[in-house]
Amino acid sequence: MTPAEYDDLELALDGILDTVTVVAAESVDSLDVTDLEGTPIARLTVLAKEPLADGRVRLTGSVEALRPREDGVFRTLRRTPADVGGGRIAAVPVDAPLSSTAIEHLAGATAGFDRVLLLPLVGTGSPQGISAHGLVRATLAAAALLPGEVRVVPVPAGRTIEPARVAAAYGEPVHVVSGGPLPDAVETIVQAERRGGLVVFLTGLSGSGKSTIARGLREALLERGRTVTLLDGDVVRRMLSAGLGFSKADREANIRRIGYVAAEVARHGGLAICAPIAPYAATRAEVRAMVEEAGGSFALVHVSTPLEECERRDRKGLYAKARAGEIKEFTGISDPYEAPDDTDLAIDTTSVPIAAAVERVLGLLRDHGWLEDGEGRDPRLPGEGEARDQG
Ligand SMILES: Nc1ncnc2c1ncn2[C@@H]1O[C@H](COP(=O)(O)OS(=O)(=O)O)[C@@H](OP(=O)(O)O)[C@H]1O
Ligand SMILES: Nc1ncnc2c1ncn2[C@@H]1O[C@H](COP(=O)(O)OP(=O)(O)O)[C@@H](O)[C@H]1O
Repeated sequence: MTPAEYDDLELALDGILDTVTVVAAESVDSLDVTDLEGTPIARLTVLAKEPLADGRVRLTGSVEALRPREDGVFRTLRRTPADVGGGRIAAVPVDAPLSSTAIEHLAGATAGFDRVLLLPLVGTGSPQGISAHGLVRATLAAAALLPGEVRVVPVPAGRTIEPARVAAAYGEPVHVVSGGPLPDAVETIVQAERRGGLVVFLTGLSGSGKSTIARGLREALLERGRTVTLLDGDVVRRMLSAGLGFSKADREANIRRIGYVAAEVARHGGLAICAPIAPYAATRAEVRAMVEEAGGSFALVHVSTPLEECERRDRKGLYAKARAGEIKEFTGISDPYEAPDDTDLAIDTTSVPIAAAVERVLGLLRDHGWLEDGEGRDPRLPGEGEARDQG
């Protein structure tokens, strides 16, 4: 099941949706849905079937829970519509932190109701620009500023269902006005979220200068008292990706592993620098998605030094071997390199000295709010040196 199908399943189990639709390999009358670990969580009783062109079948049916669900964002706050009690309920779908204006408007619009439910929408693809947990925490902070009985009930609704439909299952829908500054308590939570991690991903041919720039960058950051995780080609291939070769599948596996680790670093607000060739655009896009899913920013740097220059350098003598046919599937010679068209920065080290290349990437870090404007090298250190020292 896709994450969005899981959302729908959760919504159906909570009674917000009547049916769930899944795509199955074959036509069946009943289907046990498992979680990611393979434990059955719900049974789908099929009510309608629709064969697809690729031989699979679209099954629509009702669901019943096979066991209590334990995971999910702020599970302890979750309530089904049947659990929220009687009376006149104002149900407010929330997909972004509530502003002072929105809170003021809600205070007026919900006067006269017995209870207000703020429903942070935390399904796949929602919210945007803040984590699901961040949205719930921001909504709890906003709830404290509203008069009357206010409850926060997260709902696993993503982009596939209308917010008003979710709200209607819980009570009388009340919409949120957008815009305006955030109250201090909400702003504090949003700001803490913005200090998300950053992944700087250098891609380019062998010998283009990725490792050299990555090492210079690490040094510059350490000198500024920052911490950094460097996922450089050699170390990665020895530690994370031992046993992998250079086929398309192996290169993809290598990049996914790097992306996974980098995303975990970003999840904790850290900085990861990656420096693999990463020849395939689709795999680079997967890494970007993994990092963003973990709440981090992703900066793609193309070290665009042309093949002729890389080959002229031939530091490890690999190009000569590749030309002689001694190394098969060598990037740029006998294997593809898909130049990126989604870069934040391109550096051709034929014409850009190492220190200047590092300085350009530091500029990118400033753009991402990772370094303060003018944040220079530790002034207590002796020997003002190269261009990169100047902020
Ligand atoms: N067939 C083939 N193609 C390209 N490169 C090869 C190959 N065989 C070995 N090497 C050496 O491995 C380094 C590239 O590894 P990466 O992990 O960065 O490659 S990839 O991103 O998985 O494509 C690369 O190192 P760098 O020069 O640091 O890029 C090469 O030295
Ligand atoms: N401006 C530059 N930036 C980076 N590397 C450069 C530059 N000028 C020359 N080089 C040399 O090019 C080679 C690049 O190798 P490396 O950094 O290992 O590349 P990659 O990691 O992309 O394979 C090194 O020998 C480095 O000294």
